[in-house]
Amino acid sequence: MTSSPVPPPATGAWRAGDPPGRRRWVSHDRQTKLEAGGALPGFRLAYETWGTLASDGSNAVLVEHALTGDSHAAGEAGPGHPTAGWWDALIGPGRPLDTDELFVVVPNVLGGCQGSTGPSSPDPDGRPWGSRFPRLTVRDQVLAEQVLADELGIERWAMVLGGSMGGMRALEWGVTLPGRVESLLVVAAPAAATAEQIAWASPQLHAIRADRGWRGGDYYDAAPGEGPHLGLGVARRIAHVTYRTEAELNQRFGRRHQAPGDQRFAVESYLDHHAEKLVRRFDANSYLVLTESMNTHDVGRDRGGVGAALSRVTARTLVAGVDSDRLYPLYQSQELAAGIPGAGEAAVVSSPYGHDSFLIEIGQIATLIKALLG
Ligand SMILES: CC(=O)SCCNC(=O)CCNC(=O)[C@H](O)C(C)(C)COP(=O)(O)OP(=O)(O)OC[C@H]1O[C@@H](n2cnc3c(N)ncnc32)[C@H](O)[C@@H]1OP(=O)(O)O
Ligand SMILES: N[C@@H](CCO)C(=O)O
Repeated sequence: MTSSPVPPPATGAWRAGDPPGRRRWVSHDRQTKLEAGGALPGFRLAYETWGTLASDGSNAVLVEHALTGDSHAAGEAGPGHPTAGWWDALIGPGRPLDTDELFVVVPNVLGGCQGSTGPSSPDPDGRPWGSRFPRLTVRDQVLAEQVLADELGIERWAMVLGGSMGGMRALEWGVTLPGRVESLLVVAAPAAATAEQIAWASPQLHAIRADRGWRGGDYYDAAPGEGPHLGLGVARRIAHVTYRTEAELNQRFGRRHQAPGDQRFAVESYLDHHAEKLVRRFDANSYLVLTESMNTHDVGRDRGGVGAALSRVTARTLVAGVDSDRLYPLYQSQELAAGIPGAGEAAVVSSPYGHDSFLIEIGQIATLIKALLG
């Protein structure tokens, strides 16, 4: 990571009267065994909140971010946040997640690089974890978020929701801790990663590890500009194509060159831009850890299969997929909906933009949230 645009979080737990969007963290100081066999000696989760927690804890909503998201889901651009929150139009007074009534909590995922414990965090000796950071699964990440819920005094979330990797965590909440989830919205996420999704991830993982700047994962003392930026940029370019659609790319960019004198195709320039932006704000090791946690995502593991796992969900559930999503195709959301008791048919987000529609088609996501809130 060349720089973190987000300032260090404030110490300690949320308190009534906190301003909205103040970044805080909760720490867990006990040895934490991980599903893949490793352990963390403890961890911390950064989070932001909007609204006020009801005295009985009944109005809390957990919003789960995607691969390169963070806890800043709402709020305008400002110091430490060059862009507005990634779901800003959905969270706030009078918005679908109405913070005059709801208490919205958004943690940074375990393994991430925006305040929560991840490979760039110090180990107990104060050195960055780097190559020694253990493998995480989506279940580990959800169990870490359970610590946050306990800390905040939230016994049962009124809603847990998310898209993409955030949808995987939302789903795992519904399966792992069904008694703690009243309603569930899973957008553009599968019950288990498929061979196709693992295949798309594979060259991304290789690109980072093949970068000499990656140095086996221990690059945090590298001189500025000498980290694994090339590899992370290539990974983002590959990923970004899967987040959009053939039709959109053709329509927007066609065969145009970027500019007179610039031999790049416009679409190459577009991917370069997204690569450069990610490299400035994201840690390559976190990208590896989180991508591998998505690869191992399978709600059915050690639970008798996907069907048996999904039958554990007791939340009022809505599943949605995007009709043009080539990464997590709609049929996977339909299968998911069919397996969850009472979920009915999957809702369809109709969009030319593909997987990223959970971030773009805000009007349609708003409709889903309102439908689930009743
Ligand atoms: C929950 C989470 O996932 S949080 C993380 C979400 N954020 C990200 O993933 C960051 C990356 N951004 C994105 O993936 C997308 O921008 C989205 C999904 C957030 C929004 O999608 P869109 O509004 O369709 O934006 P789009 O993909 O067209 O990108 C626009 C950017 O590309 C740039 N761009 C467009 N064409 C070109 C081109 N030919 N050459 C260079 N840059 C270009 C625009 O200038 C704009 O730059 P800016 O974002 O720095 O202002
Ligand atoms: N563009 C989103 C989509 C990933 O699912 C992200 O980077 O997090």
